[in-house]
Amino acid sequence: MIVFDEVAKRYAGGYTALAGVSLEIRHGELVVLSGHSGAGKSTLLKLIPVIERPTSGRVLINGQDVSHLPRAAIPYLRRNLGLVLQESRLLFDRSVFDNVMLPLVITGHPPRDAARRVAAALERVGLEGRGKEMPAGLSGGEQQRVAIARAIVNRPSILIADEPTAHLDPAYAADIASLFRSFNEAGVTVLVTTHDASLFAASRPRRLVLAKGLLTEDTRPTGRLAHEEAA
Ligand SMILES: Nc1ncnc2c1ncn2[C@@H]1O[C@H](COP(=O)(O)OP(=O)(O)OP(=O)(O)O)[C@@H](O)[C@H]1O
Repeated sequence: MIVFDEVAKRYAGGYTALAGVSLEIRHGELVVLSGHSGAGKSTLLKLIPVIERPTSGRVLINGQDVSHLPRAAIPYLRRNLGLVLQESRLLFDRSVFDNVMLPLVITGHPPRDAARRVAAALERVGLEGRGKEMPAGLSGGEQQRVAIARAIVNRPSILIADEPTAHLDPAYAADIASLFRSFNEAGVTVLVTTHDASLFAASRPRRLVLAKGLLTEDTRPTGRLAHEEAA
């Protein structure tokens, strides 16, 4: 479970990206977060792996308050998170295989089992047998699949993706959206931002909308508002 408790985030320079967000995401939910450019979507995502920290309020992940998590504990938290963020670009001087292997190298995974996991992750995203290729030779959609394979290779229980369908042709974007749906159906909690929520509509996600740092909409697949269901 991910909990945002009255979370505000003000960046140096005084810009308020999040103005007080309270939210609970249950295990196994598929959540699509939308909102205009600058609404605070990326900021909200970055608070979960502690890339950013809230100015006030708390973020809890499976009961642990990560808002003040010591730096040394952050890698342990991230082992359980799959991240496809704007910053998490592929290494273009490394093969597809090596890109996906990276998180396992960082966590010191035994090499033999790591290789097996990389192969499984590539198969999971439809890139089986493509490990030896270099990212530059792949299409944008395929590169995004490599980034997703890298995010899931540690078998995280939570997958977080920032605009994973941006800059993709509609057909590729739809493929990526259905890939997230399949992870969710396998039990992974998925939180994804998009400018085009209709891409994920077939997955009947919970829909959140941010506007100027405030949550303005929270609709569960039933069509009911989250606070109505909780009541
Ligand atoms: N590191 C930073 N330092 C200062 N201001 C920042 C920083 N990161 C984001 N901001 C500002 O905070 C606001 C929210 O940014 P954020 O990236 O969270 O929005 P967003 O909804 O993800 O936008 P987009 O859809 O364009 O990616 C923006 O005005 C942005 O300029």
